[in-house]
Order: sequence, then structure tokens, then C-alpha cells
Amino acid sequence: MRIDGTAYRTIWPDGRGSVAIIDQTRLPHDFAIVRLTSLEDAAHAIRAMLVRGAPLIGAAAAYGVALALRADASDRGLDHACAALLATRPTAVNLRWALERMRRRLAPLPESQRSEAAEAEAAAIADEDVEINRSIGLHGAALIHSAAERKAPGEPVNVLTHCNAGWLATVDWGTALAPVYAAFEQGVPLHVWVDETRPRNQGASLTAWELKHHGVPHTVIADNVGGHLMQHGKVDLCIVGTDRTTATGDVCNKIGTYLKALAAHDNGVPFYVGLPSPTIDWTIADGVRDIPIEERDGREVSELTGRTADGRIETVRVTPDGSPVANYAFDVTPARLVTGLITERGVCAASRDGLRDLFPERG
Ligand SMILES: CSC[C@H]1O[C@H](OP(=O)(O)O)[C@H](O)[C@@H]1O
Repeated sequence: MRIDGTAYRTIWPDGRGSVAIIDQTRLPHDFAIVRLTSLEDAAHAIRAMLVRGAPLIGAAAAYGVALALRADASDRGLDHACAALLATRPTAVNLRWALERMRRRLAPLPESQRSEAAEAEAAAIADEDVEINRSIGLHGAALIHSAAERKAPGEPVNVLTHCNAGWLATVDWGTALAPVYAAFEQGVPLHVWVDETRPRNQGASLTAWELKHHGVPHTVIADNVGGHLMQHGKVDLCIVGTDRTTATGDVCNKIGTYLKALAAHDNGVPFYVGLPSPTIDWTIADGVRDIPIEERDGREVSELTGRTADGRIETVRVTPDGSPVANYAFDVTPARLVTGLITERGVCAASRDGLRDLFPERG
């Protein structure tokens, strides 16, 4: 996507043997490029959320393997790289998917060929992500068009989204926001309600930043406002991302998604999920029972970081000293609350049959 006229992806090889990323922990106040030069750099970038979002986590892990094999292309080196990167975050299945793909590609090769092949495979994963998301955008834009046809001429379609599933969560375009960008480019009047998304505020700090730079009308809201807006007819559809969707259509996404889906269901508001196929976990049927939910450092809840009036970045505490904190990073929305899954192959029901129709090779 373009930032001040310059086209960016979220991650790219810089041609000097390192991998460049946008440091998302510095947004929206600073736009900083960081260069990863080692496996350790890549693992830290994922764990500390300099890069985040399921597809981007997968791409970053793939590039992390390539960086690792520049230093040690042995079987032991490949095993160590995959294990270290897999351990960074437990919920987004793209991490496991990308590492399994890198291992399938590299293990059969002689050590002398592995480094170059790893860089090529990581680049292929990144390029494929861009095309998958572009396609999700086109399929999802049709849903926004349909919503527009039910509105008065010129009245904007109100889309509510949670967290950040925009181009910053992927290599480019995004998943939940790809349909928004596509419809916006097609001239559909629209507006986005942006859940701030406590505790890390990916909505307030990342989604709002993206939409502002792209010129998309939006309003940042507290997480608990969405139900009220739906009760008053101010949300035409919800589109969210996912970190792992089961073979039966249960959707794991940022904490709070489930509550938004409940409100949407109660108010008859369509609830869609942008779902790239690498985010489907075909091995799981019951998402609530079987998807591992990451628990992160409690300071993400007890502290807030922002910019002071005189431009300084400060962190302040918002809970009493000593108050225990629980920080669950994701929840699972059962398929029964999901109107449809927007994949790169089209929109389907959140069900085993729906996914099987679009991905018959998965039987
Ligand atoms: C397109 S995946 C986006 C997905 O990832 C986010 O989680 P995190 O920021 O912790 O990586 C959130 O669940 C988004 O919906």
C-alpha cells in the first residue's frame, strides 16, 4: 500500500542480505523501518509484535528461516530455526503452515542449495499472500456493493472491523480490510467503525493509521460501542480477520471478536471473516476446545503507551500496583455466528461443506 506516495509492503528483502520490516510497535506516531539480519532478530520481531497478523507472521517466519540458513544450512540448523520460530507465538496457524512449507522445500536439498532456495521460497510465500489478499478483496467488495444497493443513494455503507486485519497484518492488502480497500477504489461510499481493540489497540493505532493514509472514512470507537451501534442500525456488516479457522468454520481472532459476533447475531447484522487459505487449520474441528489461546504479558493491560502533548512517547500505568492481570490475546467465534468466510476462492458458509466446496483438494 502507499504511504505518502511510496508503495510499501510490510516485509521485504533489502538486497543486502537482511530483511526489512515496518516496526508496528512504533505506529501510529513513528514510521520506522527495522532490518532483520538473523534468526534471533526474526524471532524477536514476531514475539514482540514488531510484525503481527497471521499472514505476516507466516511470511516473517519464512524469511527468518532464510536468515537462519545463511548462517547454518545443516539439518540441525534447519531444525533449530523452525523450532525457535514456532515457539514465538502459539495461535496463528500461518506460523506452523509457513515453517512446514519451508521444511518440505529445504530438507530434501543439499546444504549448498538451501540458503538460496529458502530466500526464494520465503519470497514466494510473500508474493502469494499479496495475490490471495487481492482476491479476498475482490470477493469481499461484492458484499459491500450489495450492502450499498440496500442504502439510499450516496449513503455510506458502515463496516465494523475489530483489531487490525489490514495490509499491516499481511504482506499487502490485508484480509478483512482488503474488501474495504477494493470497494473504496471502486467508488462505493463507505465508512469504517474501527474498534480500538484493547489491550494493544491494534485498531486505534494500526487500522486507523492505514485507513487515514488511504483516505478511507473511519471512526475509532471503544471496543464496547459496537453493540450499541448495531442496535441503532449504524452497522451494515462486520468484517474481521482470523488467526486460525477450523475445518468446520470456527474462527479464532483477536480477543473481543466473539462478543462482537454475538451482538451482530442478536441484531441481524451480517458477520464476515476474511480468510486466506493458509489460515485454515484443516486438522481441527472444535475451535473453542482445540485452538491454543495465547496469554501475553499483563503489562499490555496494566500499562498504556502513547504520545504526550509535547511529542514524547511515554508509558503510564492504568491499574493499581499489585492488581493481578489476565491477558488473553484471542477468542473463538463458533461457526454458527459467522455469516460467511471470504476466501481467495470466493465466499462460503462457515462450515465443513462450505470450505470443502471451495477447497475440494482438502477432501
Ligand atoms: C489477517 S490476520 C489479523 C489478525 O491478527 C491479529 O492478531 P495480532 O495482532 O495479535 O497478531 C488479530 O487477531 C487480527 O484479526
